Amino acid sequence: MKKINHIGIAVRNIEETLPFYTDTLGLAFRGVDEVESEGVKVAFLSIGESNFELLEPLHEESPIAKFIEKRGEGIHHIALEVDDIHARLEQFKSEGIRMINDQPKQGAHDTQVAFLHPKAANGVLLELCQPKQED
Ligand SMILES: CC[C@@H](C(=O)O)C(=O)SCCNC(=O)CCNC(=O)[C@H](O)C(C)(C)COP(=O)(O)OP(=O)(O)OC[C@H]1O[C@@H](n2cnc3c(N)ncnc32)[C@H](O)[C@@H]1OP(=O)(O)O
Ligand SMILES: [Co+2]
Repeated sequence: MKKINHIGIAVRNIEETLPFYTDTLGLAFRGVDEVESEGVKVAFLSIGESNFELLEPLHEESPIAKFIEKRGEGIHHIALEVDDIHARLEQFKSEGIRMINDQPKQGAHDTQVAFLHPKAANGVLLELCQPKQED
């Protein structure tokens, strides 16, 4: 595991939330992306070598919409950056770790991601995240 790539925070509305993170906390805004397959719009704000990922639901079937409905806004997941997501998934499978995804899928900003089930990590939703390799 290399570092915490980002902490995902579920919010109802990114536009209304951003000024707190940019103006009040003074974090650098890195842009917005939409990941249709996850039903989310995301905004990245960097903090040191890591980021906050604000997640706004695009529709009611989005996991973020369900999360906010059940728990309200707040910390949704922690993303751990890895060098080789396939190797990590193989390792977890062989150890019988409960996964949500057994294959990587498209994440924000050209990353490959996969989720462990919260029951596997003491009630914390963990994302594995492999950034695009630089040439
Ligand atoms: C933008 C792309 C990508 C990136 O590049 O960074 C992302 O971050 S995408 C983020 C959005 N996508 C996901 O979250 C995908 C993975 N999530 C899921 O598959 C589901 O949300 C879930 C975690 C399996 C929950 O599914 P759901 O159908 O809502 O089931 P329950 O509500 O019944 O939950 C089961 C169980 O798990 C607990 N739970 C749910 N969400 C979380 C959470 N975020 N953190 C911790 N625990 C969580 C929930 O409380 C239930 O527990 P019990 O009540 O004890 O059974
Ligand atoms: Co994420």
